[in-house]
Amino acid sequence: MNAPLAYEYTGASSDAPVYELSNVSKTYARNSVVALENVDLTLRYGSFTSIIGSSGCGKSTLLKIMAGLIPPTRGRVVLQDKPVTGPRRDIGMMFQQATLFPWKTAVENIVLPIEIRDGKAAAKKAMEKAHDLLDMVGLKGFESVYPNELSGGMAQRASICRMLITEPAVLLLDEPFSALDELSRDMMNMELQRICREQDATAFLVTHSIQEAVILSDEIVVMKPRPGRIAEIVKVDLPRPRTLDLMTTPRFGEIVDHIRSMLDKGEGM
Ligand SMILES: Nc1ncnc2c1ncn2[C@@H]1O[C@H](COP(=O)(O)OP(=O)(O)OP(=O)(O)O)[C@@H](O)[C@H]1O
Repeated sequence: MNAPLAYEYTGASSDAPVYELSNVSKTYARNSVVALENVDLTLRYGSFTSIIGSSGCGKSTLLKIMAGLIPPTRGRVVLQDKPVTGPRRDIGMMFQQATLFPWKTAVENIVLPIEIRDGKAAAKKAMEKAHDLLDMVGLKGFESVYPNELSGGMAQRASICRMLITEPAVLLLDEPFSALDELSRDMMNMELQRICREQDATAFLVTHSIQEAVILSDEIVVMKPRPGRIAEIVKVDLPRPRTLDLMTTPRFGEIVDHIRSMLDKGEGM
């Protein structure tokens, strides 16, 4: 691409680091696959970071290590000044499929993390907040509805509420909208942006879509495979708040082309 990508950075984040990964490596003992090698990464407060790269380059492995679901073989993961050694309350996660329990209503699903953590009385207290969250994501009136009566997009909105009810410091998102059609996905991405801004959340998104990464992110981590390493961290200088019409601007196109060329020439494939 013509213009350099590392110009003055005007992202939404402050400078304070929230997540700090140093020298993180992961070898799966079962098959000796080196999934990650020497990953260094800092996420700053209020920033939105995406990770992109071909299938098998270690994106999900990195997310699971950050979430404390699996340990790294080497290296250090620190969140809010404390090493991550297992699942934590200050980490919120969201997956591809909305994993709502079918026998619970939308609002009951949302307070479930509180019920599991602090018991039924605390969950009852959290009902008001759950209603506010449903309102925020446009699901007012759907509180008592069961998941099978919600569309895919509505179910993912409810999943966002369930992730936010515990007020996590960071949101780890594993392709949360990939099962949705393109229109719903664009709308949900704009919704996600709004929620992140409102909550001052620090977000980390695994995606296969270059466009999605560029429209949402302050920084994009481009991975290369075998073993999974960081090829480049691309800073995105598009103004905020982002709107979908930014996707037609030359700058958006330049950044997309730059990332695609890295993936095409094998850096991320
Ligand atoms: N539990 C596991 N046991 C052994 N090997 C694994 C395990 N999980 C992942 N791997 C291997 O580690 C490498 C990285 O996998 P990972 O799922 O992290 O990649 P990914 O970039 O998320 O892929 P995708 O885009 O397809 O989800 C792959 O070679 C994969 O086969």
